[in-house]
This record gives sequence, structure tokens and C-alpha cells, in this order.
Amino acid sequence: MTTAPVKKVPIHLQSSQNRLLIKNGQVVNFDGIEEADVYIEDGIIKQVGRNLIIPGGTRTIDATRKLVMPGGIDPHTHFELEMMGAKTADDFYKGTRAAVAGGTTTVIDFVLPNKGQSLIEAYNNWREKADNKVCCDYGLHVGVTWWSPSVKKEMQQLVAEHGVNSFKVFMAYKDTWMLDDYELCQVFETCAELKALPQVHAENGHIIARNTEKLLAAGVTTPEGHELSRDEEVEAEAVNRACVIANQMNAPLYIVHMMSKSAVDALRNARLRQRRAIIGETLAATVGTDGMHYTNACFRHAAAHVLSPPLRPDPDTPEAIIKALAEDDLQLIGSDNCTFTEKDKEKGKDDFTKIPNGVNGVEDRMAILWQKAVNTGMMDPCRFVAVTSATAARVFNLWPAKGCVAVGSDADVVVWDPQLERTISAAAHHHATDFNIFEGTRVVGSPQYVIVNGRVCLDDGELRVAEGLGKFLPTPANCPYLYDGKPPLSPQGSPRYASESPQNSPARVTNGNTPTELHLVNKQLDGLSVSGCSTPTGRKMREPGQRNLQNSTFSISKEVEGLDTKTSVRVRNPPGGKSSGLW
Ligand SMILES: NC(=O)NCCC(=O)O
Ligand SMILES: [Zn+2]
Repeated sequence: MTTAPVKKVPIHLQSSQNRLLIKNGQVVNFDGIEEADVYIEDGIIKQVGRNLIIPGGTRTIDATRKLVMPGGIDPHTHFELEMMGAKTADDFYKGTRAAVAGGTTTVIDFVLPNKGQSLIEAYNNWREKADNKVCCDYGLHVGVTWWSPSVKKEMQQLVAEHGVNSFKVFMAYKDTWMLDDYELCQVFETCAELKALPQVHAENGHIIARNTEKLLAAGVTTPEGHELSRDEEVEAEAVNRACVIANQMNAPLYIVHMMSKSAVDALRNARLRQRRAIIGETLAATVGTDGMHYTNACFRHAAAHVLSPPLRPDPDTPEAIIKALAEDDLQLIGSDNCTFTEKDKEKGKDDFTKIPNGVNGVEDRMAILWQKAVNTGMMDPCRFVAVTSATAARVFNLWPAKGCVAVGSDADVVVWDPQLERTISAAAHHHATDFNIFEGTRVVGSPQYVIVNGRVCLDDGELRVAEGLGKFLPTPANCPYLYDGKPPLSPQGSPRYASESPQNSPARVTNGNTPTELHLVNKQLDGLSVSGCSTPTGRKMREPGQRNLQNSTFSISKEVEGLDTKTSVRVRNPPGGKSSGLW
């Protein structure tokens, strides 16, 4: 295993401020909400409950009317990536700083080797770029952009010695990263042998290439051509093909950035027949904006929205994607943060195929989803935690250190203020670019405090990150969530196969630990008035006649104030407290 370089911890972070108590908040995990205080020491959550015995000198954060959630995990970023003749603007410092500002405390970036390049060499390059810059913990997926027996060997080494458990292939980007179906078979098969997770960028690269030739020949050069060359069907076909190949190779599959209703339909169908787990990821961009921007007369504006697969010029797509996330047709949300400066986007001024692909998202992912999904009543806070944090932890085998607020977990915690109002703007964001695809979006709900490995890095709105304080997170193979022979529960909450027992379902995977003693407190969820609950944990969809929060003046913060907490407090420690044996 590669050892991380020794980090210099800034003096102001070496202080006695290694003890922290978050008091009076509502602790939200993917499987329940409870009223509890959270005591953190030396970067680890040591106690969760009421009437805790806390040593003197501990800093206290009052989380009254706030939600205390696991820090976000963004499973899809591209920092310091060179592609299409440009380099992304956000490096590992600025990118992870933006992540922390928005409540994300772990990112998983992609090592993308050039064709013919050693995967291990590329991995080492990424470690060199990242290790001394990251402000939060990070993991790495590795791209398989070409195939040979040596690549297979390097995949084995990456799993055995370098803490990599996921490998991404591209069905698009013909002539650079794309593999053919036979190569996909071999990568998926190798992943299954190694008990790793194949990931796929699902778009049909050949169709895109042909459509592009025709569009350019017809004189279409503007950013609109980007989407025209790769419509929903082009994405959906590849999703279906990737699922078939994974099924034939008996591999699980993770489909990155699912951007369209047609692609989600293809995934939904595949999930009914697949032998192993399939995980669908969507993006903050898909939820927070749409492809109507491609026809904007301003090149800068239109080009800033170019990514692949593209945003869809269909105003109904964001809501459909949120519904799919809420109902477990999609499992998690990333950002695919891949920012380019205006100057770099200008490379495609006369030819849309030369616009570097990528958008922002790592900073705003959590607030955008909260605004569009929770504030509208389409998703409850537990599902929000699942899709922004817990599921990524479970899929990439970081659970329960990451993805939950529980005794023994890393102290990556967000104190979320559901009343905090702001308008997203490039003028205030922390990216290295001066364009934000969510510009002007008003959000109610944002982090007030962000704690990274026990350090308060967003302190009542003030960002105080430390470069290099994050560490590389090895992701072990053979993740129980994917490889214990028990695929995820169906959206209805019942096992999809008669042989499955709920006790062994991934929802209960604990890696031999007790990740959380939280239980579902439906009364509290009702109290939060997330009556549109549509989570796979069995809470019901809004009935006809029930209020539609999207069309009301409902404010989640008011509902938090109105909680009947007495009925739902779960006391772990008896009055007077109990000794935890910590001191
Ligand atoms: N998504 C995108 O447009 N840029 C990043 C590279 C990729 O993930 O395809
Ligand atoms: Zn990507």
C-alpha cells in the first residue's frame, strides 16, 4: 500500500480544539432522525446521545433547529484533469475547498491515464497532485482507457496494493478514452474477479461521431450542436448495452452521470433483471439546471453548460431525475465537477466539438438538491443523506467510517441550517472560475458548520480550510454492499430474489461494526413535513389531496421549529450520563 506523505498541520489547527460538542441538533442518518448531541474527539465521533458527560474546555456548537448530518461524499470529481487540450481550473486545493464550503467532506476523483500509459504511473501522478493539497479526505477511481494484459495486471495491483476498488470505462470519447464492447467485457470480467466495481460513461461514441460529422457538414457549429449530436436515445442505448455486458460478465455496475429520462428508464428496466447490483448516479447539474441554455445567444453562457452526456433541453427532466433519486431508481448524486475557464471554453467558439466538457457542482451539489428535492417535498432528509453521502460510502466501501453520524465514525459532520437563505453566484463561490451554472438560484438551506475529521472548517459561515489536511482514503475491494451476494432491496423495500433475506441486505451492512443505533422516527419525519417522502425505506408518497409543498408557502425551517420533540427523543445514556471510559 502506498503510504501518504507526512502532513504539516498548521499551528492554528494543532491547538487543544480537538474536542467538540454539537448540541441540541437533529441527527439525520440515511435510516432515521433522532434528537441527539454529538461529541467529537481527535477526529472521531465518540458519543451520540443525550446527557453526555463531556470534559471541560470542549468547544460547543449549538445546533438548535439545525440538522446534524454526515458530511457529503461527492463520488465524481475531476480536479487538475487535462482533457480536450485544456486543464481544469479547480485544482485539488480549490476544488476540495469549494467542496467543504458546500458541506462535502469527501471526494472521489478519477485517475484518467492516456491511452498506452501505465495505470499505476497515472495513479502515482494523481497522488502527487492531490496528497499535499486536499482540504478533505479523498479517494480515487481509475479509468481504463485502453486494454492489454498489462492493464489487467495493473488493475490487480491497484486493488491489492493501492486502495482502488473502482474502474471507469468510457463508451464515448472515440479516439481518446473509448473502449469497444469486447474490451468492456474484459474490464467488467476483471472487476468481477477482483471484486471491484466497474463504472461506465454510457453514451454511444460511434453514433456521436457520425452525428457530429453531419452537423458540422450542415454548418452547425454552436454549442447547441453538442446536445444535437448525442440525444437521450444515444445515452439510453449505451446504458442498456452496459447493463447487458455487466450481466453477462456477472459484474455489478455503476453508471456515472445519468442525465436523461430515457437513460433512467433503461436503468430501471435493467435493475429488474440484473444478477448483480447496478448503481445509477446523477449530477447536481441535472437537478439544478437544464439544456435550454445551449441555445443561449451568448457563446460564453451556452458553452459553460457543455458537459457529457449533455443537459437535456427538456424542462421536465430535473423533476423526473429528482423523482428517480427519491424512489431509488437512481441511487446517488455527484457533481462531475470539471471546471474550465472562459478562455478554455473559447477553444470551441467556431466548433462545438472543441469546447472542453465540464461544469461546476462540487460546492453547490448539496444545497441545490436540498432546494430542489427537500424543500419541494419530493425527498425527506434521510433520503437526502442517503443520496449525498451514505450510499456513496457503502458502494465504495468507506462505510461506516464515512457516511454516517455514529459512534466510531470519522468526524465528518455538517450542521445544516434549513433556514439559511442565499442566492448562488459566481461572485461568491469558491471555484477557480467566474461562471456558475446555478447562477441566480435561490436556496433555502445550507451548511452553517462543516467539520472535517474533527476540525471546524466552515465556522458559522466562515471558511477555514487547511491545504493538505485531508488524506487519501484507500477503498478496499470486495465491498459487502456489492459482493455479498445480496443485491440491493427493490424500490418497494422487498428483496428482489426469493433467496435474499432482509437481514443480510446491503441496507444492514455494517462491516462488523455498529454504525448507527438510529431508528426510523416517522413521527419526526412527518413533523418535518416531508410528506412527499418517497424513499425506499417504505415511507409513503404524497397521497392525492395532500399538500404539494412545491405549490405552497411551506418552509421546512418552520416545521423544524414546530417539532414535537418529546415523543421522538431517543435517550441513549441515562439521566446523569454514563461514563464512556474516554477519560
Ligand atoms: N462529464 C464531462 O463533461 N466532463 C468530464 C469528463 C467525463 O466525465 O466525461
Ligand atoms: Zn466525469
